[in-house]
Amino acid sequence: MKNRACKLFMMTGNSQEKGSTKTTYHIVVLGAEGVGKTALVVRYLTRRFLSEYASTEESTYNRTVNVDDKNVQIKITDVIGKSVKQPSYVRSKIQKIDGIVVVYSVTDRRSYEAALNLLDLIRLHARPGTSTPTILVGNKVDLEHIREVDADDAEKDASEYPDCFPMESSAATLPDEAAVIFESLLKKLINKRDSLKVPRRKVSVVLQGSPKLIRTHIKRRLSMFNKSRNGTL
Ligand SMILES: Nc1nc2c(ncn2[C@@H]2O[C@H](COP(=O)(O)OP(=O)(O)OP(=O)(O)O)[C@@H](O)[C@H]2O)c(=O)[nH]1
Repeated sequence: MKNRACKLFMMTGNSQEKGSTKTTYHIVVLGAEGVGKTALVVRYLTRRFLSEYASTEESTYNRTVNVDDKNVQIKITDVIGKSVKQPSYVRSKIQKIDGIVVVYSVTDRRSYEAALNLLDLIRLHARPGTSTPTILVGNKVDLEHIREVDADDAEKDASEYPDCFPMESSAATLPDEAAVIFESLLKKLINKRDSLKVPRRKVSVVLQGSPKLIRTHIKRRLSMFNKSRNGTL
């Protein structure tokens, strides 16, 4: 299990805070092995950077976070890099998900290609006419001297995918970047959910009672309607 102590700390966090909404935003973090997925999630949730993680299985963290002065429930699933090589596994992870973070290391071209493959899979499995907001994150920018992936290339490639936005970060040296990434995504998810809220139509008459009573009621209304129509002819 990825850093068991850290996981326990995060899972017992402040998920019961007062004033939180009931809506939960579920985010999944995907990417090749060793790109810094856990480091980014841990940085966001605890502001700490732990240089070593023992990773053998995925972890899910439930927390309440504050975005734009609103408390929102989030659930972050940190998937281990080995598993993302299996398309069926990835497909199962991206179903019923609100947002996705796809991470690669700017020092590792292969991890970038793996990230683009993941974006292909996400696009392929999206329901027709829908897309899941996704952030493509180039991590480890502190290792600029061994960079293999250009920020411009990532920006251009990300624009080929629906609802996909590129960002760069260093979980190691830029403590605020992880928060910027997750909060940008959460803002998109909140806006998306708000825009989908359709006001309920008012039902003007509610018929109650036995079927016989309802039939009588409808007949009476119909005869009243016919009378008023005939009266106007
Ligand atoms: N220099 C540097 N190292 C980083 C950064 N982020 C993570 N690391 C290191 O990269 C290694 C892998 O980090 P993880 O967070 O375990 O990577 P992961 O993507 O979760 O890996 P898997 O669980 O194997 O999929 C660790 O040694 C981290 O300390 C970063 O921004 N800069």
